[in-house]
Parts: sequence; structure tokens; C-alpha cells
Amino acid sequence: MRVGTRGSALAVAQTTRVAEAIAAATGMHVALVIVTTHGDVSRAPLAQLGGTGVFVSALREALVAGECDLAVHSLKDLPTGPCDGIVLGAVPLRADPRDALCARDGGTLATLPHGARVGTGSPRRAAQLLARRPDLLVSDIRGNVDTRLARVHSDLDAVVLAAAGLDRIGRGDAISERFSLVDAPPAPGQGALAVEVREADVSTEVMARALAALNDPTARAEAIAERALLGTLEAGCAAPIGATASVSDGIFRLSATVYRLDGSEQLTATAEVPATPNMSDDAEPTQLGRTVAAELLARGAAQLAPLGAAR
Ligand SMILES: NCc1[nH]cc(CCC(=O)O)c1CC(=O)O
Repeated sequence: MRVGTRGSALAVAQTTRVAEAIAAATGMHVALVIVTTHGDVSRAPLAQLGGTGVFVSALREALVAGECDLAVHSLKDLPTGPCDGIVLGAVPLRADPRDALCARDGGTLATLPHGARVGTGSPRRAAQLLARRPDLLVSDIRGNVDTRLARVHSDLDAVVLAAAGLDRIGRGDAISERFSLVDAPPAPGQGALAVEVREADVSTEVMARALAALNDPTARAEAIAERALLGTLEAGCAAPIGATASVSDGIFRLSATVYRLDGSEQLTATAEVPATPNMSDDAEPTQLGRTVAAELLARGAAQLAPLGAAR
């Protein structure tokens, strides 16, 4: 079995773990196929790179062309629309979905000096930072995780990154504060992986065994709900929207917040349903995502933030 991945340290680390799980479940030899994507090569600001999918298209093309049999993506980088011939085969157990502040000398958001410089390429993170600390100077940064961390020791006081990415590459030590899911709801799907396969292969015996071993029904339901929200709002991964779905005590809950880009205003909506065995079917989480999105739109989310749904 050939497993396609981007070539970044983070992508290779996470795909290696998926490949090991497939090998253990199927007894097959598993090889990594490294695919370079437009998002890896371009130096343009992330938010202007054409939004969703810059990290994804080349990998999907390799899957459709038969150059690999599975493709592993960071789920939050996947566009919300369907892709011809490809299905979401599995969502593995989710890593820490929270955002992480990596500040000089162990600083937290509360202890950063007045007017501190904080780097992020994400409009959501910028809005969330400014909502809590309007004095901060937020600057746009790009590059892989190591490049961004290095900025903390040159021209910035801190950067904000996904805790999951830092943990996966063994740089959890750089984190000085993990933001709470309430203060800083993360990007839909953050911390989760998407394992995509060709539709034609999904029920072959060996693929079914691999996907069953990889898939975590709770992670899948959460990710589907958060993505359905994003899709209904017609917002990409660069939109100022945070969302957090959770399954606990028999309740499946989705909460989402839309921000004005400068952080001066925000809108939160929440919905919940009883967690049922049906949750392993994508229909119920999809409905939950649409419900929360509809409430946000009804309350004026499209006037607050640049959403496709506004146009
Ligand atoms: N858009 C970049 C991206 N896509 C996935 C991750 C890593 C975390 C994850 O798996 O969600 C990151 C880096 C970051 O946001 O810091």
C-alpha cells in the first residue's frame, strides 16, 4: 500500500504513524509517497494563496492518478466540498485541537508586554488575539513550523500555532500556553487527520480493514460537524471562524464563533443532540453543523466577517 503525503516534517511525521497503523492492521508492506504541493512552494501570504486547498490538490491528483492508494491530509486544510472519485475513508483519533502560544521566556497571553509582536498567518487567530489583547501587534507569518518558531528568537515576541502540529513533530516544549477551547475555539477540524481513498477502492477487503483500524468514530463525527458548519457558511480555512465539537456524557455538541477581523465583535452559536450510535453515519453530524451555521447566519454572521455566503 502506498500512502501519499506532503513532504513537510509535520506531514511526514503524521503520515508515518498512519502508515504504521495500516501495516499493523493489514500485515501489508506500506510505503510513503511524498508529493509537493503549491502551498509548500509559494511564498505568498497564506490568506491570499487562493484559500482552501492549496496544500491538498496535488495530493488528491496523485491519489486519483493511482500514484498512491491513500492520502493523508491535515483535516483542517481540506476544502469542504466533495472531490470526484475520492471519499473520506477515515478520521483517526484526534490530537490536541487547541491553539498554542509559543512565547519567549514562557510568556502567556496575560503576561506578554504591552504592544508585543505576535505572529500568525490566520485571520481567526489574529481576531482572537486582538479580542483579548487589543494592544498586540499581529504580524502575518508563513513557512513551516520550525521557520515560524525561529521568529520568536529573532523579531517576534510570540507566535500562535496548532498544538497538534507541535506535539506531532516533538516540539511541544516550545508551547508556553495552550489556549482554552472557549477563549480561542480552533479552526474546524484542527488536530484531526483526513485519510482519503479512491471511491472505487473503499470496500475492497484490505482497504476496509485498514480504514476500520484507522477510523475513530468520535473524531469523525466531530470533524464532520465542524466541516459542515464551515461548508454551510461558505467559508474557507482562512475565514475568522472558530469551532469546537465534542462528544461527552452522551451529548454531541457543536459551538462556533465568527469574528470581526479586528476582533472587536464576535458571535457564538451552540447546538446539541443526544449522542447516538448513528453518529458514525455522517448525516447527523452534518445536520448539527448546518444548524449552527444557519443560526450564525440568521444572527448576522455574514455582516461581521467575509463569508462566501454573504456574496
Ligand atoms: N494550515 C496549516 C496547518 N495545517 C495543519 C496544521 C497542524 C495542526 C493540525 O493538524 O490541525 C497546520 C499548522 C498550524 O496551524 O499551526
